[in-house]
Amino acid sequence: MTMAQHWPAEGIARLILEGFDDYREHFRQITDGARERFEQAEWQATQQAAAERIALYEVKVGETSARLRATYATDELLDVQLWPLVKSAYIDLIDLRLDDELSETWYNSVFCSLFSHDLISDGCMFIHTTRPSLRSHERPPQTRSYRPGGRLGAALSAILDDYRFDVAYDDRAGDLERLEAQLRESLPDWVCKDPELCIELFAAPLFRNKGAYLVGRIYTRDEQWPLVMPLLHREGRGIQADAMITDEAEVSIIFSFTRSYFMVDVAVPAEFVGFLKSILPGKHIAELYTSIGFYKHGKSEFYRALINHLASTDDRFIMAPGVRGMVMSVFTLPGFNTVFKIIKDRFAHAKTVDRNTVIEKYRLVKNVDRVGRMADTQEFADFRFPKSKFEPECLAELLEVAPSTVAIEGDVVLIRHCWTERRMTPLNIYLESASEAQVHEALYDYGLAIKQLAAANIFPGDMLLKNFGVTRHGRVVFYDYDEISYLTEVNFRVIPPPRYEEDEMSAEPWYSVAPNDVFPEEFPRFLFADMGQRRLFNQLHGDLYDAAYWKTLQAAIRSGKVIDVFPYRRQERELTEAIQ
Ligand SMILES: Nc1ncnc2c1ncn2[C@@H]1O[C@H](COP(=O)(O)OP(=O)(O)OP(=O)(O)O)[C@@H](O)[C@H]1O
Repeated sequence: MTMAQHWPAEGIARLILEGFDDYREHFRQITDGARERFEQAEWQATQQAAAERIALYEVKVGETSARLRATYATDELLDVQLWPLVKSAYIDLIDLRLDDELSETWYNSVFCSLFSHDLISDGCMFIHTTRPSLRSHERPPQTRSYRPGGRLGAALSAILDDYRFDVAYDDRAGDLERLEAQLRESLPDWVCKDPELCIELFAAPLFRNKGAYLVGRIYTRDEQWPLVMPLLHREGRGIQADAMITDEAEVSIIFSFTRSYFMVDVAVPAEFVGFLKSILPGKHIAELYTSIGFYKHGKSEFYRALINHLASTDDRFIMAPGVRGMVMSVFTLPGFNTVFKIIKDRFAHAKTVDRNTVIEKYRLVKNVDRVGRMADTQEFADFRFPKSKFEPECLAELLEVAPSTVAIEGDVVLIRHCWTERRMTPLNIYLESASEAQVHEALYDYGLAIKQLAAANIFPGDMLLKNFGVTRHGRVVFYDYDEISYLTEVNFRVIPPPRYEEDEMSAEPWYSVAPNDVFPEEFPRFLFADMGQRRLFNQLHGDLYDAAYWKTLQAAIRSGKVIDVFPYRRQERELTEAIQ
């Protein structure tokens, strides 16, 4: 008997890949349904599909591991010596695939679900990829090109003809006029007239919430601009081509880590990500994979970038600047745009949540529409970093507040569980050194964030300034999830009038307060110590102090309305898709 026959490496590799095919097939089915959901305006189903597609990965990894366990004897399957052979058999199987890089991540997930994370090594799995780097040049990407030759209107008209849906455009002529005007306003005149000007759009639209987005670029011989054209389905009216977005920052915000993942039919993910990267060079490919639903692969790419950063720089972990959390301990690398969040062993007295609830709330945020106002997180188990990569004070603090999560193993620090999240400037710190105009803008956006979260049925619970961050694009985003709840679970109340004069003097409330009760009238005092900021916020968003404001939103949500928050500036109805 030869070694190859004796060892079941090839069979295991095949089973892992069959599991991947099954996952990909289901992923495709959910994704392909996006067009019809958009055309039928099935917004509840759209939200369910998004959550289902996120959950799909773990479900299918679980099924694949179960199948492996059922097929092979445990001592055979869990013989770590075997796995380098499994890996090489797997490489042979994936070489010709169009999604080979994703299949490596899949293999890693299955490996980690079978083994404890202690056995992670490049010999047994794909810590480093064996794939060539992005191969966008190998085949022409699946795009459509338009050459206006000075006639922008005609090119836009051809675009709307090519991207058609079961539902007609509501006001095609009006849309074309507006889009052309927007384009002429945002691009220099000579560009609009350039006979070589080309508009290139990815052939499939990207669907998310109530929108379909055409994504591509506009370029001349020397210059290029990203281009996003959001198409909205206005129920009862039809499709509206809403805008031409060519500003790189605005396009970047559309692909933000604070949004749900797009549904888009891509045959070759690396190619599509390569195309996006050419439009948005500032975005890391980890984020781009994540933005189209391949968040596990995004995690792999993130991890590779992280170990590469640690290996090639002297950067060391420090505690994140700002007020220390009562529940979470947060650390960061100054040169790497990410925070690492771990759950403390003991919470401050003011907190009533427990560890499992915290985990549940973070997972909830991953599954809901984050409406551009909550940061996405990636959950990691068993990170290992060299001890020398920690500033001693940082390591001492982590060991003190979370000894069950952080442990020293010789020269290595083991982090048993953590979330990573984009680093922002905590809003309280931002305001300390902001100009008057910046304070105005940040407080306006802070109130807008609270309103948009509420419209998406999220109540942050703890709305203090320190729980929000400011992104590099100046957007205010919420990041402290341990007290969030669905808006519809909160009981908004008006403070009852005092019965006697003594009531008013009393330090204790004269009325009973249930755990879910919230009194919006109290917000100004809670949120702002600075009187100037308190007054300003009152002018900008005073309606948030009124229980009736919140109850109206609750009623709309309870009646089944799904509210979309636009990821870009609009001329009409800036805030949210109105509650129709
Ligand atoms: N994404 C981030 N970017 C920058 N700093 C962050 C980020 N997330 C958290 N921090 C910093 O870490 C601190 C604690 O984080 P977080 O608010 O998530 O913890 P917490 O324990 O839930 O807080 P709280 O005590 O308000 O409940 C924040 O106040 C902020 O200073």
